[in-house]
Amino acid sequence: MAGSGDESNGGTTADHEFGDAQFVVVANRLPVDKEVLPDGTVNWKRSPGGLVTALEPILRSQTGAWVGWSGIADSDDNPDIEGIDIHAVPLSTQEIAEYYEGFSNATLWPLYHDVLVKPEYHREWWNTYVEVNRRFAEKTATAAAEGAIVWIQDYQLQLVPKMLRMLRPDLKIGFFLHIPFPPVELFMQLPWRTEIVEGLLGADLIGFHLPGGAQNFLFLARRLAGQATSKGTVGVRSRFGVVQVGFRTVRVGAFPISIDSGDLDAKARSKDIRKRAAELREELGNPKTIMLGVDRLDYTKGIDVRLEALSELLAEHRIKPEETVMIQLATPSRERVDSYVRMRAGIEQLVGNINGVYATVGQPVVQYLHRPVPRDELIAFFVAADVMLVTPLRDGMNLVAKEYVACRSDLGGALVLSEFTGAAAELRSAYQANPYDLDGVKDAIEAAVQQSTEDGRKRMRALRRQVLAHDVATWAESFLGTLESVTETAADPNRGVHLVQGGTESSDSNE
Ligand SMILES: O=P(O)(O)OC[C@H]1O[C@H](O[C@H]2O[C@H](CO)[C@@H](O)[C@H](O)[C@H]2O)[C@H](O)[C@@H](O)[C@@H]1O
Ligand SMILES: Cc1cn([C@@H]2O[C@H](COP(=O)(O)OP(=O)(O)O)[C@@H](O)[C@H]2O)c(=O)[nH]c1=O
Repeated sequence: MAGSGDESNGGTTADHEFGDAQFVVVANRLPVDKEVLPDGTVNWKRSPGGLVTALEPILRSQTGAWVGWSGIADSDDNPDIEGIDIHAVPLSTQEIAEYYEGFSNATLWPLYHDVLVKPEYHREWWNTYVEVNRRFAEKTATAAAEGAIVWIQDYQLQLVPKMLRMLRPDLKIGFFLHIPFPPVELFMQLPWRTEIVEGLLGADLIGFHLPGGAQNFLFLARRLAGQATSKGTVGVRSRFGVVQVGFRTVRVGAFPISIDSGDLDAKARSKDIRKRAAELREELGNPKTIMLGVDRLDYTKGIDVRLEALSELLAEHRIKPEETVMIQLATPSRERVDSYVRMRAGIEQLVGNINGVYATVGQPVVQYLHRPVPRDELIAFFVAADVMLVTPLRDGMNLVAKEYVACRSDLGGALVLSEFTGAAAELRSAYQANPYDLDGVKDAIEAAVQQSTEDGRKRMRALRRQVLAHDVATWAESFLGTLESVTETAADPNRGVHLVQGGTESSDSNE
């Protein structure tokens, strides 16, 4: 066992035990969630969200360790997962309330997503966030072998890079943020803004989905941490920014995440999935148009936007209720956070209103499932859907949009996509719309419903070219390749980058 002191499993540095994992992923969640059934039996099920979708195949292909939380209180069970050495970090009920539901999901999540709901700032939540981040850093320090690569994930763990570096200076540390990194004006609200920026600067490489996030961070590193940073624009998987932290050079880059597109493409072509897709269509009464939404039930996802658009299109007779079915699959998410409770009630009311006006007996217009849908069933839904509705008000990437495209080898279907997803930067041939412009969203949906076969095929071909060429392996290889190339030698290619001297926190100017 890592950190056990067993000679065959690692060893010790001067003041620290270390483990035997050469590659360690550190994420708030483990890839599986623990569930204790009423009869006491334990069940491990896939964790929600795109982070796990993306990282699970990477870790299976590399063999390494995964440090994370099991999703329930006070559990330090390490489930058996082939090819992945699990290191559970137990959290108490209070830590779940203050670190996960509180600071992570009622402070940072809304702050980083355009303040869609008001972030709450509580000192006790912050203190617990610091404490839990320390625990993750300590657990990682005991799992990682000497000189290992450690890849820390997401906003829940932004202090871990610095804490881990202090424990284990021998490690190569990468950090990736899966959600948007906000503009300076919003980030400056955070009472602990300097601590967060300094925490991230403990990494050797900091990755964002988009160049804009990387540039926001570079500006803040200069302003809040007073470090010298590069000035040029950051590219996609290229032209990395740098922050000079003493003798260390921290790289900052944009690495848009993706999916295992080849695997999904193959599954969607299989006979079983095609059969199931045809059955779904049949079960829905063979409507002319099946629309589909697939989301965690989160206020960032704009589920209300698409329902309101549908409602107005029906009222204006631009869409016929007898020809249309909309399926909304909504995985339960963060159900003890107030804003999520309120949002769920609002969505369910909208669904009820639409069906109240437009449904006939046995034929609802909107079919809403508030539960996770198994992977194969989801793929069948993607194959069956004529119009995929992805309308977030803000989203780091949105893997669902890419998954839909990967499943459409028949070149059928149409993707309606919010401009404010990370995916919009790559999926240019989608029907893109500004989710704050309801008329624009309605026009995009109507155009998608009415597209000609020829136009649809042309768009889908272009979308597929992008998604199949840039898969999750591209993402991981570009990030990890950059991290592995980090050397502090005179031959460092970034040595020549023009650096701008940092200011202080009290500086007023934006440049
Ligand atoms: O762990 P939860 O609180 O249940 O939330 C699930 C995950 O949601 C977020 O996903 C993000 O990552 C995706 C992959 O990069 C990206 O496509 C999406 O836009 C993001 O919202 C969150 O960032 C993860 O940490 C959570 O595990
Ligand atoms: C509703 C639903 C979704 N999934 C899978 O979850 C992820 C969602 O990833 P995305 O990047 O779009 O967004 P978040 O990370 O949640 O913010 C995607 O891989 C879906 O296929 C699922 O497996 N089952 C479900 O019911």
